[in-house]
Amino acid sequence: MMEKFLQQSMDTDEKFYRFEEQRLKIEDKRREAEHARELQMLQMLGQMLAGISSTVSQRSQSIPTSPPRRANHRSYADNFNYNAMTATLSPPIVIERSFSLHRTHTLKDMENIFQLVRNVIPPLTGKRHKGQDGRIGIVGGCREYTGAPYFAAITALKVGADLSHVFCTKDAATVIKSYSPELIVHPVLDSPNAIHEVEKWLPRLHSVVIGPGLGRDEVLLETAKGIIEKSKVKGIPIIIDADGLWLISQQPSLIQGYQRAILTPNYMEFSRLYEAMLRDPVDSSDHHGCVLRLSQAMGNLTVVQKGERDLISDGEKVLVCSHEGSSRRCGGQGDLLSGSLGVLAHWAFVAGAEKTNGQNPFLVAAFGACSLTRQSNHQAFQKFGRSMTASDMVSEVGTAFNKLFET
Ligand SMILES: NC(=O)C1=CN([C@@H]2O[C@H](COP(=O)(O)OP(=O)(O)OC[C@H]3O[C@@H](n4cnc5c(N)ncnc54)[C@H](O)[C@@H]3O)[C@@H](O)[C@H]2O)[C@@H](O)CC1
Ligand SMILES: Nc1ncnc2c1ncn2[C@@H]1O[C@H](COP(=O)(O)OP(=O)(O)OP(=O)(O)O)[C@@H](O)[C@H]1O
Repeated sequence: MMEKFLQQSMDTDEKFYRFEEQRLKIEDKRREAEHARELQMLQMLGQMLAGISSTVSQRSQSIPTSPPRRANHRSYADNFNYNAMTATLSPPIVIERSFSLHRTHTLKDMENIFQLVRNVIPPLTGKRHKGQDGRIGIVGGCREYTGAPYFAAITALKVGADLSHVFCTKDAATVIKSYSPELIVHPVLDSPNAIHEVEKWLPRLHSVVIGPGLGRDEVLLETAKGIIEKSKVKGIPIIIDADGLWLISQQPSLIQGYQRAILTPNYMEFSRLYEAMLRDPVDSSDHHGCVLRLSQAMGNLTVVQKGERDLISDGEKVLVCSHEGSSRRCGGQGDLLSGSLGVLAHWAFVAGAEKTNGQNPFLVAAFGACSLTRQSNHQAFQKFGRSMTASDMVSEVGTAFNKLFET
């Protein structure tokens, strides 16, 4: 009797999620069409203004021209082929953009790439309903680490996602909930059917961030592996950070060639991955070459090497973000980066190459997230100096975002 009841309730759930999935797809299509209409109107308005104002026309000349491309350059609008293994180890052409607020000669470049980030940010209008501007999933949080998934998830909300889900272990869930009533917390990662428990939410998510505070327990890593596989099948953008990168350095084929993935290694994580893939130590005299080679070896997915300067590569180009941060390196800063990237990657992916002037949308998203993290760090450091912590940075995300992208 009980079994029958449970089966019926599972069937009802299943039906509900199928229906929800269809509804969300229709909703997303409608939103894309609306977005395209808005863009068209903006372009028409821009053309009209350009016709009547010489100042505007001079400005429009500073919109970035498409950079030279390799012969095998892919169009990011229509050619994200995650099954394609595109790794080629031939010497690449490096197109570098280096941005620092302190060097006047780079101000134009910086403005150009910031403009591309602004282009992918959905405008705030009264017509949207909850969920349309981003439903982000964070997979991580265990007995030892509850702060990391919190920082990532709350940052996603502060950047502008509507809903932020955390999938963590039972131990971690109550703690994370107590930090913030805004987060939706699922205590499922250590349940016997954990992969299925997360999988049923995937149709509702626009992107997933795997790794903050996940830990290195074999069972949890195996669950993370299953979630990555299910997310790939659904074509969801995946950001892999922290212990998620530990997993990838053990099993690179898990994500290799999936070009909707972004890896965000810090210094140690980068060295581990590089050695696992290239069978060589990192060449400290050639950071650009290393990040390019790692991306290529991974099948041209986006790699963000965090550090004094963040190097962002898709195996064809390297963007450099040296936006001013601070000298304070408190734990949790990387979690702000991965959470904000979860949102920006989704926005950029939906906006497509049309809005990024032909650039890989994930490069643009990564540049946006790096700048935002560094700006939040800068602002928090101005206020708190050495006592600054990741929570202080979270409080700065809103004003940092406005300063960079909405002025
Ligand atoms: N409040 C929290 O809950 C936080 C949790 N975090 C989580 O903590 C977990 C572990 O991440 P970590 O980046 O700390 O990882 P590690 O434990 O690998 O590294 C910790 C630090 O130890 C040093 N280190 C690591 N390996 C070393 C080696 N072989 N030789 C010399 N030094 C070495 C490095 O300075 C590194 O930053 C992740 O799940 C991460 O998300 C962090 O995000 C920080 C904040
Ligand atoms: N030396 C530095 N100078 C300026 N900014 C830095 C420096 N090192 C890292 N950052 C910035 O700090 C952010 C987080 O990088 P970090 O290397 O601290 O990540 P992480 O170790 O993964 O963080 P977490 O503590 O969350 O695990 C990135 O946005 C990066 O730009």
